[in-house]
Amino acid sequence: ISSNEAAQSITSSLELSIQTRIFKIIVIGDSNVGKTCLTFRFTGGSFPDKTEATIGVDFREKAVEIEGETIKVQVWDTAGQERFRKSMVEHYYRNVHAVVFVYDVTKMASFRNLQTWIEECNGHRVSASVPRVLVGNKCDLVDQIQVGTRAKPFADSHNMLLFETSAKDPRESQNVDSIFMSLACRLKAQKSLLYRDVEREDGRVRLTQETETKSNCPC
Ligand SMILES: Nc1nc2c(ncn2[C@@H]2O[C@H](COP(=O)(O)OP(=O)(O)OP(=O)(O)O)[C@@H](O)[C@H]2O)c(=O)[nH]1
Ligand SMILES: [Mg+2]
Repeated sequence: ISSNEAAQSITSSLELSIQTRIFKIIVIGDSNVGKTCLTFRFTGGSFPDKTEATIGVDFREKAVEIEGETIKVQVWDTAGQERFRKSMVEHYYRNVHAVVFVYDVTKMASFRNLQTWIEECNGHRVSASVPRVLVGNKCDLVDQIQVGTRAKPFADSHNMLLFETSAKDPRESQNVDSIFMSLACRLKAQKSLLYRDVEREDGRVRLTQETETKSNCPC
């Protein structure tokens, strides 16, 4: 093939790799609230039989399609236990695109501790434009619920959407998906912002910013 053709093929593969955007979403909250189960439900489609406390971080990825664009949602399932997370905290927050805070609806302490998790997040210079959502997990344990109506005003006051759900109950799986899909939709809408990030990482890459007509996000 001619050098021109070679150059063209390099250009198109470069464009492809840029166009497959990766959204980094971190999942934060006390140990045992179900962060691993929620991320597994979204990326693997089922509830794990058995989990162990996460050490450091587990990455799980899922490719999703939004309005014809394939996006890789990279979920960082973080450790809730201090001793398993302390060396990793800087990595969690670096270049994060969205944050999911999780508490256990049957455990008041996990709800109260949200304040500390939010402060940790703010302390790592996570910009206000990074979307954050709140998830109350284990709603299947209906007779053990401790955190009830107070979750909504808390979420509102922090400008977060609230999802009350269960990683365990298969009837809730769509609701679990919608946590991550709603974030992916919001991030997709911040297109220019993410393309600028790509440009910064590699000075040679120049992307013309699409002036798309305002799209109808399905979420
Ligand atoms: N009933 C019920 N149990 C759940 C649910 N989600 C998680 N669990 C259970 O809660 C326990 C902890 O779940 P994990 O997902 O490992 O918790 P984690 O937040 O990842 O904990 P760390 O990794 O230590 O931070 C496990 O025994 C799960 O089976 C749920 O929706 N309902
Ligand atoms: Mg875990």
